[in-house]
Amino acid sequence: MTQAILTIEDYAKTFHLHERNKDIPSASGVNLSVYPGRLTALIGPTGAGKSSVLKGIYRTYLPSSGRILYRSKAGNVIDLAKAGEHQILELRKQEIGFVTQFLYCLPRKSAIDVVAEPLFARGVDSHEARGRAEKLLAQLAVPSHLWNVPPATFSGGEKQRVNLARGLIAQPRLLLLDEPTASLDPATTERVVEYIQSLKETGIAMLAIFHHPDLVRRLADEVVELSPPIAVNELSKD
Ligand SMILES: Nc1ncnc2c1ncn2[C@@H]1O[C@H](COP(=O)(O)OP(=O)(O)OP(=O)(O)O)[C@@H](O)[C@H]1O
Repeated sequence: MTQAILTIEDYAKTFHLHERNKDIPSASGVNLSVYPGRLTALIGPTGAGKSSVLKGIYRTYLPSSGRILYRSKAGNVIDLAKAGEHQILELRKQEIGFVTQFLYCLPRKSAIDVVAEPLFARGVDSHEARGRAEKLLAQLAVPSHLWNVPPATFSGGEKQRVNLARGLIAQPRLLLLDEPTASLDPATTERVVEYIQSLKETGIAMLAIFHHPDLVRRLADEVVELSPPIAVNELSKD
């Protein structure tokens, strides 16, 4: 098999609630690999720490321990758990994409510009960027009368498709997907499944959270199951 683009070794994240002097473990003992052109599915019960793993990789959360080894386009191995902020921001701009569960965007920005944003950030010409955004919105079945409207008033499924389009447009080397088909109807889910399959053919490495076993069966090349972490306070009760 080809070399992994991402290898996580013994990742853990614990939140410390200062006001209550309490530790909340959100993930622990996580080991996994993600390969170019393949999809690793992250599964497990609610609260097992699946989103916390993706957020640790994207560095929304600073990991508490473990290594997150990312092989960059330039061929360097970078420990994302330790990399500096500037390097992380550069990797987000150029190489690592994250489709979160919810769409966060400025209130007055049109759907096209929200989707084209990652291309603007990479310096792509605005006409070309908007053209690519339109193509992707059409592919994901977002009705064209919505393209120039800010997504704030869109339905949950429409917002999610805009979010997906934004995450996919720059074709990152590593794509993190947090339940990409939640709140989509069956026909749109099918389009997204086909799109993810086509992304594999372009060599993108994906780490995705899915709740539906059928999606795992259809899309995953590797499956990693997480169990809820046990709080140290709980252990010390025995
Ligand atoms: N910012 C935070 N502060 C405190 N606790 C957090 C924070 N983020 C996550 N947690 C806790 O970490 C645990 C794991 O949460 P996480 O969202 O990663 O689980 P998940 O497996 O993705 O769950 P789900 O399938 O329900 O989305 C939960 O108990 C959650 O309350």
